[in-house]
Amino acid sequence: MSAPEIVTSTPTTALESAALVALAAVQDPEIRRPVTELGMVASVRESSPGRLEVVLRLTIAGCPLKGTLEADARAAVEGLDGCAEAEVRLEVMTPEQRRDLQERLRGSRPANPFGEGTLTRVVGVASGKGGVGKSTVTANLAVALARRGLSVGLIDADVHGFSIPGLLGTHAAPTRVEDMILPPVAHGVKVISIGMFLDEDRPVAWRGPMLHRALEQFVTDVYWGDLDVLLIDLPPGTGDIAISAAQLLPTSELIVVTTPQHAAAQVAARAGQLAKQTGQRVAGVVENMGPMTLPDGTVLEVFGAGGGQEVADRLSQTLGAEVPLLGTVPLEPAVRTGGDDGVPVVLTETAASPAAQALEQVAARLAVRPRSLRGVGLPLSPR
Ligand SMILES: Nc1ncnc2c1ncn2[C@@H]1O[C@H](COP(=O)(O)OP(=O)(O)OP(=O)(O)O)[C@@H](O)[C@H]1O
Repeated sequence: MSAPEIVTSTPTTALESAALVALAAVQDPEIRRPVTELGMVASVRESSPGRLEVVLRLTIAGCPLKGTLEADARAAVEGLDGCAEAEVRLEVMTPEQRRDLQERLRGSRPANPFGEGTLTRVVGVASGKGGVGKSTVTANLAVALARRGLSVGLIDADVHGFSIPGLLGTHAAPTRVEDMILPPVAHGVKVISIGMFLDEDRPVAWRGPMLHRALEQFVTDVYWGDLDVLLIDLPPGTGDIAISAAQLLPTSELIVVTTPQHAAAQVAARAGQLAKQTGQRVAGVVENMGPMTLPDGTVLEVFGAGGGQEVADRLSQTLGAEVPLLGTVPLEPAVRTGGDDGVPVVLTETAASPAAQALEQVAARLAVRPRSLRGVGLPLSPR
C-alpha cells in the first residue's frame, strides 16, 4: 500500500523542488517510511539564493532519534546542485497533526495485522526450561534475518526475563503517537518488550489476564509496518503467555530451543504438550550450548551432545509430523560477550565463530516459507 504524498510545503524554486524530492528518500527512523509521506516536512524554503531552510516536525519533543533524523535530512539536501548552505530545524507536531499521522499509519489495517491470512511468518521461540539461551538465540536469529534484507519484528514476551532489549543493546523507550506505539529499532529489528514499560527495579508479578492484555497491545497497538517475520521470545515452559500468543497469532509456529544436556524426553513432552494444546506447528528444534571445538581441535562437550536431535525425533513421533533439528549452536564465549555488549554475535563474528555460522544457517532455513511454498524466498518489504 503506498500512501499518497503529504508534503505540507509547496515549492516555488527549482532548489526547493529538488529538496522535496531528496527528502522523500529520508525515512523516519522509527516508522521507516519517508518523512514526506508522514506530514513531517513542515516547510522547505530557499530563503536566499542557494540557502535552504528545512523545518521538520517530530512526533514528540523527546523523540529519541531526532539527531538521526536531522542528520539524514541535512545529508539529503546539502549535496544538491545549487545548495550552498542548508539549515534543518525541528518542531513538534500538534495533537491534531499527531492524530492525522496515527490515522494515516493505521489506515485500513486490520486491528490485528497478524490474524488469519497474514503474510508475515510468525514464529514463537520456546524452551522447556529457563537458562538454555532461548533469548540469545532469538535475538541472533532476528538480527540475522534483518541482515538478509527481511523486515523483522521481535516481541519480548518472556515477562519474567525481559532480556531482549539488553541483548540488542537498546534502552530506548518506545515513542507514542496518540495511542499508537512506535517500537525502537535495534540492529535493523523492530523490538518491543514489556520491560520497556516498567520500572527496572520493580518485580513483575502479573497474572494471566494482564499478560494477555499486554501481549494483545503489542500485537494491535504497536506500529509494525509490513513485516516479513515476527519472532516472539516466549517465557520458558508452557504457560498462559504461550497460549495467549498462539490465540492472538493464529498462524504462528514454534521453535524449541534446548541444550544437549536437558532431558530430551522432558523437553519434548513439554513442547509437544504446548503444540498440541495450541494446534501450532513445530518448525524445528535448535540445540544451543552444543559441543565446542577448541583451537587445538579438541571437542569439548560441556553439556553433552545429541540432545537436540533426540528432542526433534521425539517431537516428530509425538506430533506425527516431521520436526527437524534446525541447527546446533556451540557453547562459545563470543555468544555471551555479544549478548552482554548488546551486539549479537552474528553481527560481528560471522567468519571466526562457529556459533555465529550455526545461527546464520538456522536463520537461512527460517527465511524461506514452509510447506507448500517450500523454497520460496520471503518477499522483501520496502523499509
Ligand atoms: N551458545 C552459547 N554460548 C555461550 N553462552 C551462551 C550461549 N547461549 C546463551 N549463552 C549465555 O547463557 C546465558 C543464558 O542465556 P539466555 O538469557 O539467552 O537464556 P534464556 O533461555 O533466554 O533464559 P531465560 O528464559 O531464563 O531468560 C546468558 O548469559 C547467555 O549469554
